[in-house]
Amino acid sequence: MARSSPRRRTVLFLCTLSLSGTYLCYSLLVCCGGGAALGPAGAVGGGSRCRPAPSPARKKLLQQPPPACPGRRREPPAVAAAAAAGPGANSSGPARLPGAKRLPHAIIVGVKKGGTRAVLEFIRGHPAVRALGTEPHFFDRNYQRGLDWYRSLMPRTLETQITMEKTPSYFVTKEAPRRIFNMSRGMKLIVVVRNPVTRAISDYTQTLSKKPDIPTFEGLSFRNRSLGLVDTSWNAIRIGMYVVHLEIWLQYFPLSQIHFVSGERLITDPAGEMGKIQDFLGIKRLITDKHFYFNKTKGFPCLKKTESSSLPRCLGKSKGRTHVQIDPEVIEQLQDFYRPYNIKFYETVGQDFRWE
Ligand SMILES: Nc1ncnc2c1ncn2[C@@H]1O[C@H](COP(=O)(O)OS(=O)(=O)O)[C@@H](OP(=O)(O)O)[C@H]1O
Repeated sequence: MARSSPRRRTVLFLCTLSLSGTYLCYSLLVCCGGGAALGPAGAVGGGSRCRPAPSPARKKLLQQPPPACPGRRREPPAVAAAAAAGPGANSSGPARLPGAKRLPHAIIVGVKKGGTRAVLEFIRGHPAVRALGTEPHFFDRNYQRGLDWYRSLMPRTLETQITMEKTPSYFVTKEAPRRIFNMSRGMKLIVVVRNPVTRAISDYTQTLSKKPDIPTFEGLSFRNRSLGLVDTSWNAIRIGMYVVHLEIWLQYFPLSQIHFVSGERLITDPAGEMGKIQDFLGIKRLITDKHFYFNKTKGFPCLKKTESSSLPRCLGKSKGRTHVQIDPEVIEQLQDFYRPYNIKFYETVGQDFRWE
């Protein structure tokens, strides 16, 4: 065999080197190429995308199973594009502001007049939680605006913080469970429930305060009162048929991802209910009985201080108002109407709310 010259050997060596380099780059690209589509470690919301393993600190805070990539129904282009874009966090904007806007990790989805504002105001006092103060109504009225719009409304959060919002009408919006699932199947859902009769009266009291000319509560509640025929098409009645709405949510989310708060106990024992909510969110129990005092004038528990101020604060005038007087017989008829729904609801969620 002829011996190769030193010049040939050098050329051969350089060729081998360049081939190895190309292969190394290619391997790195194949291995990490998906990274661009992944959210930042710890971003739970932000579309039904596969997530990288959260950092240990984040894991401790959220204790949430990482969502797998679910099969999706078709979404409006804006929603689909934002979900495909991946990152739950949007750190565009002034570079110096800390944190990023992220899609929610937990949502208070209902129920109207259940005590949703109280839960939101109490939980946002926790350092690991940041919440949107207004109701975005994204999954019912504003869905066409897309996920980028929704995210842009959110407060900035650090990676270790939970983003929350509340919109009580989601609970009775048929499309909401599917839409939320499509955004994040790992979403934590909170539902504040209250005796459906008291809830209906509270709802009616609110409507009456805005439209004093509406018919009476009795008139709206029944199709035929003497026959005991309740008008289930009236929203104030329909919302309280909790189990009917819950069944749709359960087609998408397991019960372990839904936490039910007793609207009644939220008033008599706010720290107890908040303790359970913090456990559900996987955050330390920092909101305790030290945070509340009972305000005799208001007749409700209030906060000793808030997220933004060290002064005591009660909820506004529209929360905890005096209800319209209703004939006790009407109340009894409605209790009878709701009984089977309530029982089925207790059985489904495995909790007795004692509304009888
Ligand atoms: N701490 C405290 N302070 C004031 N109000 C409290 C509180 N905790 C629970 N609640 C009850 O919350 C009821 C209003 O419920 P929501 O906040 O869900 O109403 S809304 O759907 O957002 O309009 C409201 O209903 P009404 O009593 O009928 O006004 C209250 O009973």
